Amino acid sequence: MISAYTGTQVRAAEEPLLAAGQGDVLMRRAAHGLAGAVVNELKSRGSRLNGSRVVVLAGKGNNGGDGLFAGAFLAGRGMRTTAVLTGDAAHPAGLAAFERAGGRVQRLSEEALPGLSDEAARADVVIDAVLGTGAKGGLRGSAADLVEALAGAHRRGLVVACDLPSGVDADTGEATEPVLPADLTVTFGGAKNGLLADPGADFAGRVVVVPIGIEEHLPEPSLRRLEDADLARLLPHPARRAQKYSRGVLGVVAGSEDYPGAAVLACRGALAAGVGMVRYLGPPSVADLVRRSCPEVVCSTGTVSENRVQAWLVGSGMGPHDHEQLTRARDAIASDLPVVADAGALPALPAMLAPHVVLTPHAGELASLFHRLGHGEDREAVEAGTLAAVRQAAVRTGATVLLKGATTLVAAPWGTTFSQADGTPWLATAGSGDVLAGVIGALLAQAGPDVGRFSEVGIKGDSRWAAIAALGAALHGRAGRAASEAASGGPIAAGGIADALPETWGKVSMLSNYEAWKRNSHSQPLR
Ligand SMILES: NC(=O)C1=CN([C@@H]2O[C@H](COP(=O)(O)OP(=O)(O)OC[C@H]3O[C@@H](n4cnc5c(N)ncnc54)[C@H](O)[C@@H]3O)[C@@H](O)[C@H]2O)[C@@H](O)CC1
Ligand SMILES: Nc1ncnc2c1ncn2[C@@H]1O[C@H](COP(=O)(O)OP(=O)(O)O)[C@@H](O)[C@H]1O
Ligand SMILES: [K+]
Repeated sequence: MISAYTGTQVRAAEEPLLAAGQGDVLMRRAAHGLAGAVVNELKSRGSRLNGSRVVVLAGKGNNGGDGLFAGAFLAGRGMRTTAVLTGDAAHPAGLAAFERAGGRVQRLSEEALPGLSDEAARADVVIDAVLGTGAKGGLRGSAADLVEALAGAHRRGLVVACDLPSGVDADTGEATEPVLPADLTVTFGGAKNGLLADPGADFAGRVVVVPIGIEEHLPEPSLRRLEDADLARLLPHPARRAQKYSRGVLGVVAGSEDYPGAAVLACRGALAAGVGMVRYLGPPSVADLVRRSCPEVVCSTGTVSENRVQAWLVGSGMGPHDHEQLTRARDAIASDLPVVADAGALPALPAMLAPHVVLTPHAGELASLFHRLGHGEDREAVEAGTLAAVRQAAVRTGATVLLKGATTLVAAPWGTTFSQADGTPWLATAGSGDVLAGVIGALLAQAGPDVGRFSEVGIKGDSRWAAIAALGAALHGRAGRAASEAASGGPIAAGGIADALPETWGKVSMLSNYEAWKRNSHSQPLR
């Protein structure tokens, strides 16, 4: 699990060490980690260190101090280092260490700007150490002009952000441009929220966390990301004496005369994600298509209450005039069973929901939801602050809310939030969201009363609904990536995501099978 924190949480964790006079030690650890990450990255790219050119953009605070100390370490490795001081001052000890190591110091001014931006554009490495967790707003003045010129420059070497890209808000992921997009962000003590939420994540590149000794003082994370080992623990496994009903039945209320394919794709997503059975409810013509495309699905008639299931999927491919389907969707939401409510069901929600209802809007659908709640946010506002938006939606609806995108965020009403970025931009294809709804529906149907596997990874109580949705997003993203890789990195169609899902699941669960094998390895094989 990757844990992320707000800037305030990290600064509070630093406090006891700062009070004990350990500030310099923390900064040296951070700078050492930053320099080491630069060296490793250059080596992995086959670039030589000796004689290569490094430009450190150093602000006047501690973030600039980290950059200057890192520059000193790199100068010690034979790299030609220049520090561009962007403010009217610089971290005194950092600057002294940098100069002692033989670094060259330039002050940024309007006159010097063209020459310095040219130099930075031609450097092998640029370290962005202008603003860190102490920033208020974005870059200003000539620092902003320099970064703007550099961001648009033709040739740039490796860009490494110190703690976070300057201009990205550590707490929210909001970005005040210009921001220099980094290839690598080296962040200290713990990841920052802003690196794991769009648009901040767009600028962060690969994120490396450097421990600096404050970790034991960190509180509960503000944001979490499930990794391989967590996914392996959270995936359900059928018991030896399982039968289809005990494994979970998902009821699917999706599709319409206009969008019959959505029903098929939702069912395919569910069938690929381990459910015992899928029951489909919808118009006869759509049911016919579902039967022909997925003979495994049982098509039923009647009302929601007449069909026994463990979870419902409602809304994919439904419009505002599909009255019969919308009635079923509302009944499912009122049923007390776990529900994933997608697309066409979102405009038909009751005012107050519960966390076992998982809403799956994209940014446009979330903006419409806010409008209906009397909150005038448009799509751009949601996209500019995805973390705040998803959390607010969860608070206002009482539901678990999954906001789709390049980074998918899932929030519970009390603030527990997951961020998954397992996919590929090829997932942005029609029907991809229907498959995701199917996958999450299948996982909800298999959830059962067992909360043990969730508490094993530190997820308590009703936060498991958010974890299940995050698990679904992770599987969907990875399956999409696997499907594209199988096509040598080429495009995928939505059905291909469902086709790739069982193998993705198998690879993830191999980890936990191995653990189980280790536990049972004392038993004798039968002869
Ligand atoms: N507290 C510590 O001892 C440690 C801090 N660390 C580093 O210190 C950073 C935080 O340092 P600071 O609190 O000094 O803050 P920053 O270095 O993020 O920047 C704050 C400085 O820039 C000015 N400033 C704020 N917003 C600005 C803007 N929009 N435009 C121009 N100037 C602006 C402030 O007046 C202040 O002088 C972290 O991100 C991390 O890199 C690490 O070295 C680890 C230890
Ligand atoms: N740029 C991207 N990178 C990775 N995943 C993406 C990107 N854009 C969209 N996705 C994912 O693709 C899916 C698209 O869902 P959605 O917008 O509902 O599509 P549709 O309505 O056409 O089915 C979501 O799971 C989303 O997270
Ligand atoms: K920075």
